[in-house]
Amino acid sequence: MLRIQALTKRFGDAHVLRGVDLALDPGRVLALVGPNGAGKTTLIKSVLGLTRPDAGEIRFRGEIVRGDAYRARIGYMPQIARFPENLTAADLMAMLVDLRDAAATADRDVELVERFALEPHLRKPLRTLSGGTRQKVNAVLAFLFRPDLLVLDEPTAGLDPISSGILKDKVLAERAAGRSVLLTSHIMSEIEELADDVALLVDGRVEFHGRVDALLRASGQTRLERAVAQLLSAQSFAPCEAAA
Ligand SMILES: Nc1ncnc2c1ncn2[C@@H]1O[C@H](COP(=O)(O)OP(=O)(O)OP(=O)(O)O)[C@@H](O)[C@H]1O
Repeated sequence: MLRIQALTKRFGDAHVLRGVDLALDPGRVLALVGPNGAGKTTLIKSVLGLTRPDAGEIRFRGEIVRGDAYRARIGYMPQIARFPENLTAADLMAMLVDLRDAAATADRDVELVERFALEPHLRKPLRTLSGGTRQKVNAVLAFLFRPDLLVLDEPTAGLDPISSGILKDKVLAERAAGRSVLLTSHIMSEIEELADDVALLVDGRVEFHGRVDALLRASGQTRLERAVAQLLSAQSFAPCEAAA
């Protein structure tokens, strides 16, 4: 579904991505973890075409990404949703539908509107909604067109425990339906629940990429939080493993 090779990105003197290789297959969830500033959001934005890498290759469904068309097959939930404040969620959904061709939008997934009980909020200006409710709107938009790939940047941040559970159930349902999910999170228990594979990004380099259970085994730990902390504090990292 997604293949990233030798991806490099600098912002001025800062070398933010230093030759990143990653792969994500259909029906799998890959969690991108790493310290603040490691380059996770920059990597995600590169996949989405929102940041232009300096070198390297990103392939989506076998094709090198170029132009905008491929993004119609990707659902994105950004870390912080910036909405046109005077619009309502209903306006925003209608605009997104208008921007797409009719065939692609006929089969919409609005399950989360019901699960999150968002109906009463759909016609209020987005600026009047609470942070968590805006985050739920954000989630609805990401899943709306049944994308092949979901890119979720800290998706449960700001959600209450019940809503967070609803979103996690949705991610698992999409995985079961054969979709791929690339997510970032600093909550290791959440990654244990959701992810098949984990990629540890440190200072723009992938220091581990493999199955969550392989990382636990290699570290001798039972919890991912401990395993990642152990890797981060080690002088030398374990060699990268191919995802299964
Ligand atoms: N547009 C930009 N211009 C200059 N520097 C940037 C830009 N975007 C990101 N950076 C820098 O790139 C580095 C990586 O940032 P990025 O947001 O990708 O990290 P992250 O791993 O997502 O961090 P966090 O866990 O805190 O969200 C940081 O040092 C950041 O300051």
